[in-house]
Amino acid sequence: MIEVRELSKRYGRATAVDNLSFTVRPGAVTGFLGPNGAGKSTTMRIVLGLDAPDTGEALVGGRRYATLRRPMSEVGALLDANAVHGGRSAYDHLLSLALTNGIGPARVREVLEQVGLSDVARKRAGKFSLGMKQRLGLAATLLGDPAVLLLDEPVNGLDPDGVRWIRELLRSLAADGRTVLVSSHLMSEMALTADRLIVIGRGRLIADTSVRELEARFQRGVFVRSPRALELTDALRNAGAEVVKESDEALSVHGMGVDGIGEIAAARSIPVYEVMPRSASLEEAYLELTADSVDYRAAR
Ligand SMILES: Nc1ncnc2c1ncn2[C@@H]1O[C@H](COP(=O)(O)OP(=O)(O)OP(=O)(O)O)[C@@H](O)[C@H]1O
Repeated sequence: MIEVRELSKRYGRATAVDNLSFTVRPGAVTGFLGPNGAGKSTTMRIVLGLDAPDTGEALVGGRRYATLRRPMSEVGALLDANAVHGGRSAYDHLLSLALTNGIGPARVREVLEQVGLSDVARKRAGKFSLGMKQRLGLAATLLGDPAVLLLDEPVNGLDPDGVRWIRELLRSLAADGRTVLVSSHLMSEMALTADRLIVIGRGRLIADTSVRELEARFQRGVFVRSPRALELTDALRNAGAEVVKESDEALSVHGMGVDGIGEIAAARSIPVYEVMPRSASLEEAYLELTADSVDYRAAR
């Protein structure tokens, strides 16, 4: 579990994180979203004890990072995939990390296998593509078999196969009961990977929600098609729904879900050909949520 409580951080006159509170629970992938400069990296650095907050605190498993006895076995973090010693082989890079944390070489081979780098383990990491460096960074993250994982933009630089692989890896790590926090500025990616979403803008919390709740919140009514649309309109209105006629057969219904519409139609034996909830895509929902928090926007 990760707990962020009333966290604030300024750099000079810029407020990076502004009284931010949220909890990331185990057993789910939680997407950490926000436009550029929203404060995601700063928050992650504070959770990892790499930066000190001005006020508030961040706890991992109920404790501050600095007080964890075996940090690598409790938290795995991938902040910058390029942070490897280019002259070392992938194996040596991981081995040096492992040995300084009381982890043996067998585990190094295991994580290399897990991220698909076994065949290039003896190659210099400096020669790796960004995608391979991301895999190596993930291997380092997994070395201590930690219960909490924090990953900053892990799909950057990965090809579609790599993106799918990382998505499945994160989901399986969460299914094992781990706490997984993944930052991204791509809602489309998070919609496929995450169960929960924490959205921030200008350092403040905008939404702390499940993907499903967000979809429901941005629902745009229900599309209904029936050959007896007029009759159905009366029945739905009598039951309190708002109904807009779209064509002779098609209606847009607001204030009532698909179940209610189905029951009313069935009770009157009105045939219905289509009943479809219309929601904004999560991408649209995200843009709407963060519209006031974007610093730089292209003219339209
Ligand atoms: N070390 C620093 N010194 C000065 N300002 C900083 C520093 N780190 C972050 N900032 C500022 O704090 C704000 C939040 O930055 P942060 O990198 O945390 O955002 P982010 O959500 O991770 O953005 P991105 O998606 O662009 O990586 C920005 O305005 C940034 O310029």
